[in-house]
Amino acid sequence: MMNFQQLVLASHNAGKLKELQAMLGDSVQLRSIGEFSQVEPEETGLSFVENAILKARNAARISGLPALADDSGLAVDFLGGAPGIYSARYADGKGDAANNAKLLEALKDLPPEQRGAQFVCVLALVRHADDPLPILCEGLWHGSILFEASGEHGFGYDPLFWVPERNCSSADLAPADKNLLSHRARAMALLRQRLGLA
Ligand SMILES: O=P(O)(O)OP(=O)(O)OP(=O)(O)OC[C@H]1O[C@@H](n2cnc3c(O)ncnc32)[C@H](O)[C@@H]1O
Ligand SMILES: [Mg+2]
Repeated sequence: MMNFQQLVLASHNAGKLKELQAMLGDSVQLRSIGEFSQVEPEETGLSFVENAILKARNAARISGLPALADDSGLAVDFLGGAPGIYSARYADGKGDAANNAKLLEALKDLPPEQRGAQFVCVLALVRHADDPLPILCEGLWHGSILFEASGEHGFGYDPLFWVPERNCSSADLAPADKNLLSHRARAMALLRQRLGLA
């Protein structure tokens, strides 16, 4: 069993920090990499796994602490899995609203049964920057893409993601409910088991 009282979270996304800290509870304190550096590493990997490891190593190097990274995104069936690892950059870095508008346009007039999608999350934990054996956990969340935005909670693509098990969008869910169901929640449940926190 490994015991981490403090981890640095290798993410500049406040939504992720909030969700991951809520899932970890008091057992582990997550410190944001923003406390140490405002520079975001270039996500040059071709997979969620590569990008998660790259971000975790970078944060461990900068902070001197063990680091947890989350690389995640939305894979849309009709788009062959796009935007995938490029989800944050789908509308050329113009932000969540532009990403969502571009996705709605790409799926315009597509019938409900062809709008399947899944959120993907890979968590990578490194004990130090050169850790030869990062801990990797993944989670998927299946749903579909709505025809218009709904809901005020969450971040990113949440207002467009229909959650079949709750009959609402991911942004309509109370945060505690999203944290029980989401791709991130599934990956974190596995990580907690690996760390002996479950
Ligand atoms: O790389 P860091 O600094 O962690 O922050 P980021 O926002 O760039 O994160 P990613 O590179 O992992 O890109 C994830 C993208 O997928 C979207 N995404 C991931 N998880 C999501 C969730 O739970 N709800 C909605 N959108 C999500 C999110 O909006 C981003 O556009
Ligand atoms: Mg990113």
